[in-house]
Amino acid sequence: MAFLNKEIRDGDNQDLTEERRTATFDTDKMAEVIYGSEKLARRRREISHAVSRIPELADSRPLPFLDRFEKVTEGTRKLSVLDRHLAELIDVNDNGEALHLYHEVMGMEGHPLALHEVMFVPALIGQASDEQYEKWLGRAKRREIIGCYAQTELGHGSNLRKLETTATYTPSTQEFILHTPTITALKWWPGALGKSSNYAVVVADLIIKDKSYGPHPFIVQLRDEKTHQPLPGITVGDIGPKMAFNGGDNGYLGFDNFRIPRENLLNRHSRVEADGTYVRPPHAKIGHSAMIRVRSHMATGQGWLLGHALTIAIRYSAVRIQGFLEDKSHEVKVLDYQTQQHRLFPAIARAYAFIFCGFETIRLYDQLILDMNSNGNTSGMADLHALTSGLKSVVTHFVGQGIEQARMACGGHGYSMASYISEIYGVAIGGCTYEGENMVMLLQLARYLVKSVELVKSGKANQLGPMVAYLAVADHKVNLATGPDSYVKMFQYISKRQSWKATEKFLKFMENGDSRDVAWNKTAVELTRASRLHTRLYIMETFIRRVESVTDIPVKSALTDLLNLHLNYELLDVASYALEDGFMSSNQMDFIKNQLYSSLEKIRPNAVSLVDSFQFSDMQLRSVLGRRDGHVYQNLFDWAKSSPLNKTDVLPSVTQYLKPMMEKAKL
Ligand SMILES: CCCCCCCCCCCCCCCCCCCC(=O)SCCNC(=O)CCNC(=O)[C@H](O)C(C)(C)COP(=O)(O)OP(=O)(O)OC[C@H]1O[C@@H](n2cnc3c(N)ncnc32)[C@H](O)[C@@H]1OP(=O)(O)O
Ligand SMILES: Cc1cc2nc3c(=O)[nH]c(=O)nc-3n(C[C@H](O)[C@H](O)[C@H](O)COP(=O)(O)OP(=O)(O)OC[C@H]3O[C@@H](n4cnc5c(N)ncnc54)[C@H](O)[C@@H]3O)c2cc1C
Repeated sequence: MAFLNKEIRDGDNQDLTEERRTATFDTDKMAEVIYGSEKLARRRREISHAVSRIPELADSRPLPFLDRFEKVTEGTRKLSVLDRHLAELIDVNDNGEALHLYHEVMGMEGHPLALHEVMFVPALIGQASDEQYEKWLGRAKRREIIGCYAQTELGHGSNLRKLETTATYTPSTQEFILHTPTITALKWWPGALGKSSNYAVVVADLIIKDKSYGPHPFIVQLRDEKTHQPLPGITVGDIGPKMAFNGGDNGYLGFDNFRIPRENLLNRHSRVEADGTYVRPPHAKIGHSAMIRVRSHMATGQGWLLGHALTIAIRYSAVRIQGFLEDKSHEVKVLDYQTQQHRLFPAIARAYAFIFCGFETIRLYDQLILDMNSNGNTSGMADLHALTSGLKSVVTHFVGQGIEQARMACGGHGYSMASYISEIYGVAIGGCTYEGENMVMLLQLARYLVKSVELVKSGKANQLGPMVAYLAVADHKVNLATGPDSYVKMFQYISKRQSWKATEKFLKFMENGDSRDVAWNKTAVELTRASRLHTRLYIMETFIRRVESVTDIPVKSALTDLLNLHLNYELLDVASYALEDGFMSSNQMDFIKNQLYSSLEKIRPNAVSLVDSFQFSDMQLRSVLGRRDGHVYQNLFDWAKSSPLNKTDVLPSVTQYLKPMMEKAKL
């Protein structure tokens, strides 16, 4: 008999198989929606299968047992094996295939090429002139050189205008002199900088004839191409262990009057002529395009991280039997508890929603780069900056929360590194900080919202972009029973009210004599609330649009259940805003709650299949609890036995310290 869930195999844990038999949709078809195409979904499966047949690509030991030095070595080893097999495993020009292959083999703990692919090459693509492309891009793509993106400093990360590294132009030699004037000017944090990269895109304050022109990107050689030794004038090293990414070498970097040629300013958009004349870019923030790129990709990446944790937690919850419901002779799967479902199912909905939003922002980013490179058109930048600033903040925050709930949903075993959930958590919450600290980025979106409200107030609502058009729409009461549109209207009302209230408060402070900056700071919490609501509205609308466009009926139906759960959960979560002015009644709240509980029941039979549809292989999950076959207990025992502490029955530390202490107590 053919089952709709394609993960069923002989010999699997029976409880998990039972779950898979109840699937109402084809998990391969759901994977097509998750990955955007039939081809990519299929190629992912084929690539995972091909990788599983190359033993050298497997982790040599479970990663949690490795120390930092071993992790870095192991990552680099696998990278070199992967390099040999690349062309046979994937179409190297297909980003989706490459991304999957790297996630599968390299995992998420970092490796020497992570920033090369994620920021260095994209920075060249976005910022290098045609001549610079010719000189650097081919070499970078062939990986003759390995690069990173060195912007953040010990003293400044958020406020780029105050970066202290200087790049002073000297017309007589046509060179820039890179210099680190203080300890706080040291570059600090860039991934793969410490030990792996021999080149970097360095962001430094451009100075010409004693005048500062602000942060600009330069391509800089850091190490000798043969010996890999740092070049004279360069101080570079690793910044030490972190919450996660410990297979990666985030680094520090200092310059001692280090000279680079004039051609090394990435000059597609702005340049310095031989005599020191500065030619401005078409948009002041165009040098930030590598950051906008990562932010545009973060929602899908984070959605998949949440998907990892949920695959582990949901599968485990179907295998973990504990406690009773009606029948006191049989314990039940913990997945049957309403609290467990409420903990996990809304997060499944969010994971799907975030992935769909990410597809949209990636498309918008690609369009922006096309426009900028073909005709210098930067008109989409402000909108995309506002959108991705809000999205990265809201998504990373909820993903962190969702992963932590997944860990707790696994009880004690969730706390073991065998679950791997704490590693996923560490990686995911890095996203709350990198690419713009979340509060700082919410405030960037708030600038856009405030400006939009000001446009409406001054009678220029017709100038609003489509994403904020609702800020000008008249309020109306909504009957919640009429489907997704009514939820959107309700959310629009709440979001609009908050944006207006925050703007009015901000303007009032200024009317009363506060400067713009002080008034802004006094309103900042309210402003971030407006940004979050606006972003959650965007996520909701994108989710609705995506589900509407699905053609496979069983898949659409399962997604509609998830969407309904999401709509009710979201509205309940922000209900206090709607209760504040009586917009929503307590009867309506009860209605929404009941809808939510009935969504949990509807989703229950598909829960395992919804996470199976992410089609993460066991290699990719690296989790004993999340194993596809559900054989958790024997494998947990084997995993524990493989702990280095269990190599001997009596540890030297016991002989050396503990025994003498115990012996002494006996005397
Ligand atoms: C083939 C093989 C494939 C292999 C794949 C391998 C996969 C491996 C996977 C490994 C995964 C690893 C993932 C880890 C990745 C980690 C990467 C992390 C990298 C970094 O963190 S890089 C550093 C990031 N740093 C930041 O984000 C800094 C944050 N700060 C800023 O962005 C700015 O300073 C800030 C806060 C925006 C303020 O800028 P400022 O210049 O001060 O501007 P103002 O506030 O004054 O605003 C002025 C005006 O400008 C507008 N603005 C600002 N920024 C932008 C922008 N980017 N675009 C458009 N407009 C912008 C702003 O809105 C204001 O507009 P107004 O109209 O309001 O005046
Ligand atoms: C895993 C990881 C990888 C990274 N990789 C790279 C990389 O490859 N290259 C690179 O260049 N950098 C990298 N970074 C650095 C990262 O981009 C910065 O740490 C980040 O931009 C935050 O800046 P900050 O550290 O200066 O935080 P701070 O700005 O010092 O934040 C501290 C606190 O101050 C608050 N705050 C700051 N400014 C304001 C404001 N204007 N209004 C209100 N509150 C404010 C923040 O909200 C936060 O609560 C990485 C960081 C991490 C964690």
